[in-house]
Amino acid sequence: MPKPARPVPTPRQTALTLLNQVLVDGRLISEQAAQGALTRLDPADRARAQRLALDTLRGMERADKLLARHLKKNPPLAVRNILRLAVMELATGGDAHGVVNEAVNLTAANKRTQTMKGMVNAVLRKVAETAAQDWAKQRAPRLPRWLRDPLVDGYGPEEVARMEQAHFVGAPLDITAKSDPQAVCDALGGELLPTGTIRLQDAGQVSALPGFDAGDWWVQDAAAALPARVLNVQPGETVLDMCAAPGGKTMQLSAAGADVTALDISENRMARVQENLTRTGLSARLVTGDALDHQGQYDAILLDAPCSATGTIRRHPDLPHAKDGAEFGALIELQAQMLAHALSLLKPGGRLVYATCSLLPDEGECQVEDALELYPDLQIDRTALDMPGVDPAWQTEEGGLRLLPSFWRKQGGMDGFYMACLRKP
Ligand SMILES: C[S@@+](CC[C@H](N)C(=O)[O-])C[C@H]1O[C@@H](n2cnc3c(N)ncnc32)[C@H](O)[C@@H]1O
Repeated sequence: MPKPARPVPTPRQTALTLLNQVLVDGRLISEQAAQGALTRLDPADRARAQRLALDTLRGMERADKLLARHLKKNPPLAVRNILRLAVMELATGGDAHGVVNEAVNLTAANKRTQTMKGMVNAVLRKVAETAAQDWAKQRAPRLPRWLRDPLVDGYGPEEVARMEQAHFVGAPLDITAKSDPQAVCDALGGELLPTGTIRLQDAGQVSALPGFDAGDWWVQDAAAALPARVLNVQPGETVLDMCAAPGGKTMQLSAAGADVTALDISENRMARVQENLTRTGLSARLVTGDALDHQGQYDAILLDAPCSATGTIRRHPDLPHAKDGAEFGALIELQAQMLAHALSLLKPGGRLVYATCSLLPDEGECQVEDALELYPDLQIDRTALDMPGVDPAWQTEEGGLRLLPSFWRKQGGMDGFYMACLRKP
């Protein structure tokens, strides 16, 4: 007899698996998704599972505070995660009966946790009575100490609290148009931001939006769209996009008419660059390999270096829970090596934009300060940062641009980013 097919997991079961892997194994949700964690679900359930896991991680500190009032002792992590997911749902408008039932079923489904289903039921019923009010009274969840401490050193406690508020609120959907931002904005019914990005507050399924199939635009955070604008490439210029995948900035450079070489070390991620170029009808020469081995001479280089990605926590609230900062030292070293190599690939008179989606000055301001000290002929180009919508107050002492998630609060924030334009004499 053939084995009966395994039932497809529900979005809540899947969300729980995602949560457990983030909190036990330190695996990011994007990594889990890339390795097939969501493939058995249909697109709507996939989106719901991810949303449930991300919202639980965003509000975990609040959920733990609400639970602490009713728990005599801390249950094992697997049960705590069932409770956290349910508390988040109860506090944010979930149907109490359905949420509690499903949490009890999830607890009962596992031999190791089934004896705790009575406790889960009792605790959640108590939490449900005042969940929404209790939730709303809590502060925005704090970043873990390993990340909070260096940010407080760099920006002060008030700015960090504003960043934490922005992380808790999450992010809208930002879009870059291939050619005519106003036309794309009108077609999508969004808001055209002063830097040219189109912002949608409640987007739904991205691939179903007008102009997606036609390749008129791509998803790209407003801050992430700025490094390519700072580089300001001209038609026909030879440009190296040195860490290109998944290709948001490659598409900007190609749409501006440059002769683009897009390089990335990851074959899988490079496939995404190709997919994106095909959909948008744009072109670039694709090279899969280590940036440190690449040779050539270019008019302009964009180095969007691998980094801690701490500027993207609004969209990836799993990051502070999955990471502990241990690998950041190696990343900082790699960034310095890449910057040195990139400078050697620049023609005389050429320019380079160094960028990272990091909040940590060590990955931004300090890298550029070090480069300016190491190569005294190198010039920093502050005028490259004069762009519509970019506040001159965001410029840094050494001549770069520092963007934080707490900026543009009323419009819905932006990712944390750093960028600077360097010129070779
Ligand atoms: C911040 S992401 C780039 C995002 C991309 N610029 C965009 O806008 O879509 C950093 C990229 O660096 C790549 N990378 C990491 N180490 C590398 C290396 N030694 N050589 C080339 N690429 C590398 C990663 O695979 C990753 O795709």
